[in-house]
Amino acid sequence: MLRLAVPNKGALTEAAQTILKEAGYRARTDSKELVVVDPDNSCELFFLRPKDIAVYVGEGTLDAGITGRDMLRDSGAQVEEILPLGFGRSTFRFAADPGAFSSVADLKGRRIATAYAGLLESYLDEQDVEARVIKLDGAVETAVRLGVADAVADVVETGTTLRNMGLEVFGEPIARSEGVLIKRVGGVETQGLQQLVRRLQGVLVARDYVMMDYDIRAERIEEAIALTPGMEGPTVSPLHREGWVAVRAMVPRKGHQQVMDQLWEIGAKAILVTAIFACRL
Ligand SMILES: Nc1ncnc2c1ncn2[C@@H]1O[C@H](COP(=O)(O)OP(=O)(O)OP(=O)(O)O)[C@@H](O)[C@H]1O
Ligand SMILES: O=P(O)(O)OC[C@H]1O[C@H](OP(=O)(O)OP(=O)(O)O)[C@H](O)[C@@H]1O
Ligand SMILES: [Mg+2]
Repeated sequence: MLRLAVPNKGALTEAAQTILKEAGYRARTDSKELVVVDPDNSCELFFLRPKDIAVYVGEGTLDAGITGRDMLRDSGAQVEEILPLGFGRSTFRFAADPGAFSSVADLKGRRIATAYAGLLESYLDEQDVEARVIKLDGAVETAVRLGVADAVADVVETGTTLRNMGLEVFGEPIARSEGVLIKRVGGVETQGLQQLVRRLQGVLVARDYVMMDYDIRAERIEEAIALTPGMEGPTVSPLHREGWVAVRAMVPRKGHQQVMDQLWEIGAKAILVTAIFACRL
């Protein structure tokens, strides 16, 4: 039985549940449910706070989990990333009143508020900057206005929260994060976990690619294949109309309209694009 930790609150929750559902696992029907048993997939889903997930997985209590890369680094738990999941992207940055500081070196001896003390302290160590870390739980951006800190180190996605508090980022990003699948360092990859990874990879590919079909004159096939090389190579089948072939290939979703334009330029006809619902490569 695969025991998997899933965020029960916060920015990763919806996307984590969606990707698991698309990968064929049972979704929870009530946000108050903390454990869901999925007998069809020999899996138990534990809904936990995103910050605690690395701890449970690191202790070996659960086989794998979905959390943010920043949270796993903050935890210091013995966990490693197996698969980046492409959602919940954010950066972790310093911010303060405009013009107050320009780099991490300026923070020597200052107070920095954060909800990610582990991540911040290891960065300050790396940069050889001694500062006082003020540990807060959330809404960290308010700490400067209330005089509790001189700067903050916090998650930034759109920057709206910072702007609303009149703060500006400075210095290099401390970390770049996204949702990731994690397991314990040295933990065994059971069959259940390998299956989960393959299924999630399939969902990610299905999201990033489309299926493209078109007809083209046989003498232009090499040019067409250069535009749509597919995975192992496109499927090319004869058409009833002599001198023409039908081509089918997976194409990156991003830029597929440009590929259609280029195919049209070399004489392709009946160019069809369809979404991929699921795949296993
Ligand atoms: N606005 C956002 N957009 C994208 N990702 C975000 C955003 N805020 C947080 N994250 C990411 O989501 C993960 C979980 O953070 P989140 O803020 O949801 O957890 P939390 O602070 O423990 O929960 P809560 O905010 O509900 O108390 C982190 O990896 C973080 O980088
Ligand atoms: O750059 P933005 O798009 O504004 O997003 C970043 C904000 O989102 C998160 O807050 P959350 O809603 O999780 O509240 P919290 O600070 O209480 O954790 C994060 O801690 C930032 O405050
Ligand atoms: Mg938060």
